Amino acid sequence: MIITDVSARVFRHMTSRHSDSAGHAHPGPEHAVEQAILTIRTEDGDEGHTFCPPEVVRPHVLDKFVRKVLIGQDHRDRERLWQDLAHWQRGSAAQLTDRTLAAVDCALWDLAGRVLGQPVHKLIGSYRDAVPAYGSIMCGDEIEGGLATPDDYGRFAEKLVARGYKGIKLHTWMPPVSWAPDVRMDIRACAAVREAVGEGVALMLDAFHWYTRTEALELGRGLEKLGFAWIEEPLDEQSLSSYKWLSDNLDIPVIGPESAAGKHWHRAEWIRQGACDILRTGVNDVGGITPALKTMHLAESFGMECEVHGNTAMNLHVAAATKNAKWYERGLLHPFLEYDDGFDYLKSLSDPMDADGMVIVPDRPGLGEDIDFDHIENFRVA
Ligand SMILES: O=C(O)[C@H](O)[C@@H](O)[C@@H](O)C(=O)NO
Ligand SMILES: [Mg+2]
Repeated sequence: MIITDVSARVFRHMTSRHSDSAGHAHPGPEHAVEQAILTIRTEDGDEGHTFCPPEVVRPHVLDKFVRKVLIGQDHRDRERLWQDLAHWQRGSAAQLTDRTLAAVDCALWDLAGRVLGQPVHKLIGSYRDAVPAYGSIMCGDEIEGGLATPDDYGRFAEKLVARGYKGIKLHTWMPPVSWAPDVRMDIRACAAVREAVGEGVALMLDAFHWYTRTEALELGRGLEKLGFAWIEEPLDEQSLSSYKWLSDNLDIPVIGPESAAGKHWHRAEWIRQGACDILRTGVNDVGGITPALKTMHLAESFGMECEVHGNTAMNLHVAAATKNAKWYERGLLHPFLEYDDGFDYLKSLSDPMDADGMVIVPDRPGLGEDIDFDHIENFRVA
């Protein structure tokens, strides 16, 4: 039970996903990228793992913070270890981020599941073994036949419905696309998707994150006419009062915050200030499964849904263990990418989806990621 080692291995894997200058993903030529696997090991030889960007678990962070908190501790004490690590953030010169807390917390949950032979959502106390997915489409681009026009979005949405998705979220055009952002083009893309899929499919928009209040109001009113389920991140989430203003002036539910710092504490303030109608959490956004569950339960106490940001096993287990998440965000998707191909360092998908749009939580222990350790060793770089 006692933690004796914390290590990170960096390895290469192939992907056709590229990040633009704003950090949004788009398809491109297949290329090698580096990924880290964080491993927490106990005196009994048990191990828990999670994947994260290498910089999140770089030697300085593991030496200066993570090992100081974890080594010699009972791995089962996840709440105390999370609190202790979180308290190191204030004096860390911004070097200990919520992403590191998330990686450590997820590896501890994976460890507990592997020791007990149970999936994480069953350890938490599960609500369901399958979660409805919405297809989360990548940001728009200027690629011919990709996501360059409203009709491109409409055609792709038809394919997603044929695949089984019962919900679709658009991310529309943002810089560095030359003419973006453009509210009217956003509305045209949303109208093309509604036209393509009909009334029975839930639609959501995750917009350019830095519109003004009046632009966001125009966008939200356009979505109301199209029967969209929510509007997401049209304003800078650092301005809580702007979201309160928008929520007060729109009928369509406003969801958030996704990217704002402050974990569940700040999300409590969004509820208290009336800045959103649907709350949002995400394992990477709030610092782990442990605080993501706190956020889910916070929202439930106010009669609110809380939607989980992002794909991967860690977010799937949070959605499976809670009643007030309506969806699992499966993506990001693009006409030129085959999401179901997965990753070359996993032997199978962590979020397989059936023809009815239901993501089945793998029955494997821990986070349930089917890790190809041979790949990690064969392509290890550090
Ligand atoms: O801003 C991004 O990187 C993407 O929009 C990403 O976070 C996407 O997963 C999202 O916002 N989902 O809601
Ligand atoms: Mg979003």
